[in-house]
Amino acid sequence: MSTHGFTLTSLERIVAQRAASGDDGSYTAKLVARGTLYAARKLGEEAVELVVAAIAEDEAALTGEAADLLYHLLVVLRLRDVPLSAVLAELERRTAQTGLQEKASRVPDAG
Ligand SMILES: N=c1c2ncn([C@@H]3O[C@H](COP(=O)(O)OP(=O)(O)OP(=O)(O)O)[C@@H](O)[C@H]3O)c2ncn1[C@@H]1O[C@H](COP(=O)(O)O)[C@@H](O)[C@H]1O
Repeated sequence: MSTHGFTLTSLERIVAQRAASGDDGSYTAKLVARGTLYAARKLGEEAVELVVAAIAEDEAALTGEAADLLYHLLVVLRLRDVPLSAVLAELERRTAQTGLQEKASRVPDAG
């Protein structure tokens, strides 16, 4: 496996550039032009496809669907002006406690 230092931050940069390009040949630009509702719906579809691949125990499909999901997540974050660094900072903050401790610290749902 070779990633040559490619990270989600690298992809975030590409997504930002393509989103701003208005290029007819860019899927990212097309997605962004259709707005958050459409892009978020695509993200949901990709999540469902990932769940199907996970249940099917098909590692190749799961890898592809995970890539689709992460790409679409970055597009939605871009549309809502949430930098990946904010998500990573939140994940880093959570490393201070276990998942169950974090769950217990959440404000309970009203009603
Ligand atoms: N990582 C991705 C990536 N992953 C998935 N996809 C696209 O996401 C789409 C999802 O497929 P679907 O079948 O669900 O959707 P679709 O039927 O093609 O689209 P709709 O007509 O339903 O909207 C496909 O068109 C994929 O090509 C991606 N498109 C772009 N990237 C990255 O973004 C970069 C810039 O891409 P452009 O913006 O197209 O230049 C690329 O070089 C890649 O690095």
